[in-house]
Amino acid sequence: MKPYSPYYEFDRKVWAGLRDHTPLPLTDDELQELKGLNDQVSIEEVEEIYLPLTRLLHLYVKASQQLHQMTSSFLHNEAPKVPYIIGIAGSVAVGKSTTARLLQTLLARWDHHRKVDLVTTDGFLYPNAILEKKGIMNKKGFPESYDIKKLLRFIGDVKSGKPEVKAPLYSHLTYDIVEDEQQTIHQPDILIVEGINVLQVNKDAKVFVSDFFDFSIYVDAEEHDIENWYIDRFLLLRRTAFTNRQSYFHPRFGNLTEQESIEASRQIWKEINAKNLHENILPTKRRAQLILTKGADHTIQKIHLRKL
Ligand SMILES: Nc1ncnc2c1ncn2[C@@H]1O[C@H](COP(=O)(O)OP(=O)(O)O)[C@@H](O)[C@H]1O
Ligand SMILES: CC(C)(COP(=O)(O)O)[C@@H](O)C(=O)NCCC(=O)O
Repeated sequence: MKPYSPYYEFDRKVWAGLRDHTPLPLTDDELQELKGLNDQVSIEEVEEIYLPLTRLLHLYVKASQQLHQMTSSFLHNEAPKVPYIIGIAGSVAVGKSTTARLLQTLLARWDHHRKVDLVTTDGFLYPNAILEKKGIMNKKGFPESYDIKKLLRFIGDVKSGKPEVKAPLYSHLTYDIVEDEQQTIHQPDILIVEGINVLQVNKDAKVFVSDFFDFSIYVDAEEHDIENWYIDRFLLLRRTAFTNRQSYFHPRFGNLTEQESIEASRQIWKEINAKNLHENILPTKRRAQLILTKGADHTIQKIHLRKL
């Protein structure tokens, strides 16, 4: 007999079968928009994995909105607008941003929740000047590199229905916080919060980011695949963003050969991101309500959905 698991497990084929219940077909324009998010994501992936997933999330959001209405009618209050918050966690370079943007676009197609905003926790990293002062520039992405109080304040304000809440922004080009720009959130129906740290807990804190989540997803893959994706992304940036003089990496890696770049990125992966994965990210996996496990070609091969 199989040991008890708190998750329902689906392979790709069984999960894809659930798309029969997805009523909304994709229009050509929508397909083009989705392609624009990441031209390597295939239409099969959208139809077989993401459409059933957005259908499930739609049901959860609707149920949560109904629950809020019932509470309001019990209290004889007008129902306040409370955003449904979805957290997306996983390693650096596992594909969180791609998954988050796909979900944002697809979830916004339903009438019950047209307004879907996306925030990444990169914006809550301390600026490089502070990381340098603290001597933790080589710990970017580790729990101590984030202004967690600021992140908790932000997410608490959004959840309590504040009409306008601002989030700081991070630039992968300058490798630093953008000082003079912010993202403004105006009472969305759904807020997606994506970042390596969103399911982390701290024994000294009373409140965690995930306390504000209505649903959480962990994007998972074999470590050597993630390392390869990190190196591929680094090589792509070397051909594109690193050629820009504003890029943090331009003076450091702009003149490296392809082989030297592979070695440099492998080193960063090993010394920073893989270490962070083992110490701080992987331990949060089983806190997620849904785990998406990708194969070497980025396609999702296994889906685990929490029973409770
Ligand atoms: N579903 C996908 N299909 C193909 N490539 C993908 C997919 N998801 C991510 N990638 C690629 O993998 C790399 C890491 O993805 P990204 O979304 O930037 O990860 P993260 O936000 O977790 O750091 C990028 O080069 C991205 O283009
Ligand atoms: C800013 C990040 C922690 C965020 O991770 P991501 O959103 O790319 O998954 C990461 O991209 C990073 O900068 N890590 C530090 C080591 C490095 O330069 O890769």
